[in-house]
Amino acid sequence: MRHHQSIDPDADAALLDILTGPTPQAAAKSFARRDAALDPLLIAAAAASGPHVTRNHYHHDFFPGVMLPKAEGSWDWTKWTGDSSSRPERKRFAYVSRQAPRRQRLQPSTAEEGKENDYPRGMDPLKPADNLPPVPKKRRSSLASPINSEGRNWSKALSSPDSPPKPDATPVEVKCMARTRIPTPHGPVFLHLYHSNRDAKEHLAIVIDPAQTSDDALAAPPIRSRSLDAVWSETETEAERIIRGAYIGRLSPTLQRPSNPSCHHSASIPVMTGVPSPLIRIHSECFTGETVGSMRCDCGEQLDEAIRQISQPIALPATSSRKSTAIPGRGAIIYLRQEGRGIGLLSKIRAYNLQDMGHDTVTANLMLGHKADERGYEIAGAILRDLGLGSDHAGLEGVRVLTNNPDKVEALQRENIRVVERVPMIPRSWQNRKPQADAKSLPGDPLSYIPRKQKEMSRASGATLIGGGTVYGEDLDKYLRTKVLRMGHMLPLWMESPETPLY
Ligand SMILES: Nc1nc2c(ncn2[C@@H]2O[C@H](COP(=O)(O)OP(=O)(O)OP(=O)(O)O)[C@@H](O)[C@H]2O)c(=O)[nH]1
Repeated sequence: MRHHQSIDPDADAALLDILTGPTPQAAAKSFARRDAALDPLLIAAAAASGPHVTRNHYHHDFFPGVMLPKAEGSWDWTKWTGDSSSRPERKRFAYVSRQAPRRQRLQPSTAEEGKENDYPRGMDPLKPADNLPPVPKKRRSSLASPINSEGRNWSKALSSPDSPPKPDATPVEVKCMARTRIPTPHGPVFLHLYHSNRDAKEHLAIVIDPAQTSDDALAAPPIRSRSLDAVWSETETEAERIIRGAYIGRLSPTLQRPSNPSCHHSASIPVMTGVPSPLIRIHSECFTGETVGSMRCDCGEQLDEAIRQISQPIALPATSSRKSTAIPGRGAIIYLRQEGRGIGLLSKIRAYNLQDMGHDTVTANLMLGHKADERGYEIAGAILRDLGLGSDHAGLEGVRVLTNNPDKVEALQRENIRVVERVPMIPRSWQNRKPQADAKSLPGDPLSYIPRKQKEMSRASGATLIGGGTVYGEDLDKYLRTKVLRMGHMLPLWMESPETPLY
């Protein structure tokens, strides 16, 4: 702005308010007299700005003024001839945010949503700049008092009340978007990537069924995804199907056989006598345990152990029509993206700090306003059904589940997945210890599942966690004990020191 001697800055400001303020008529009445000319360029610029544009922003342009095509709201001022009668009604430019209101962004709408690394369906994953956790849920468990020895109420300090998550009535649907072969130290697996209508995460199924890649007769129907083998559109080409993983056998530069919706999971492949139900595991994501190699938990080891156990050849006893034989291992790991027992990585990291301050994993969750466990298994149920596992389909009799966690077995049964057996997972670091004198014998947990021989327990370490050996650490031991003592995991407790090896 050019200033002349006689200019009254307050009068200039008043004029600009009239030009750019929300109620020009009302303001005009109180317009003070001014004695100097305003810069015409300034007047033009101010007049071209919207009513919500203040004098501090007069030369800016705001969405949708110039950022959108004219059809969507901008008006081409370059075409204005100066004849105000031909001028169209002025578009009211407003500050328009592409984000949903903050209140809505922070509102968890289902049990699956509302974690800080998740976002509601149909909404951009825009996060508040401070990356605050979602409003914590009300504590519903009476497992622990969140008041520490200094009488400090952490629950109050770290959380605020909120209404409980609403259950989502929509049936869960999943679709396998792609599948590929991954060679592992335990043998080949097929990695399946799933999308669901429940959340925006990429859940996975690690299918172990190497018989599919050989030309030998199958002892049982292959474990294949119905949604992957389905035809997705009339125009889908064979190449597109093969690239997304809808093929049979193993791909090679010279061999590519596309699958079709019916060819590979029909009742036409009978189950050979004596083939046990597929062995499965429902595993929840643990970035720290699986990627960083954290020894605060047993998650990395469990993932490795599950792949190893499912990959073991299955011995079939002799029958009147055949000699004893062995078939390749078969089963699947459903890998759910529910980090930190569903509270998300950010909260888990905070929980670890509370754990370093002396609290156990359950109390730390409660102190942060979370439940001890916030996971759901509806998506796992839907993925198992998509893979034809756990139903009486094709003569298969349910699944055997690798877990110590009773909640998982119950959740699968609620999903109408037929669980015929729970197979315990003994932590490797506990396998060569003596059971504690007061360890309760757990009905239905024959220890015959524990590898009997020392050499089976200490394999050579692999380059990564998968294929790695046994690790032991104080934090890990504490975590394992808490799982048994506070979360009801079905494991016998073991002595502190590895005195007499069991095996
Ligand atoms: N909040 C929290 N989560 C943890 C902690 N340690 C591990 N986890 C999470 O616990 C979950 C472990 O889940 P799973 O591997 O499915 O196993 P599980 O529920 O322990 O039951 P099992 O089937 O018997 O192994 C993962 O999501 C880990 O990220 C912890 O200290 N705090």
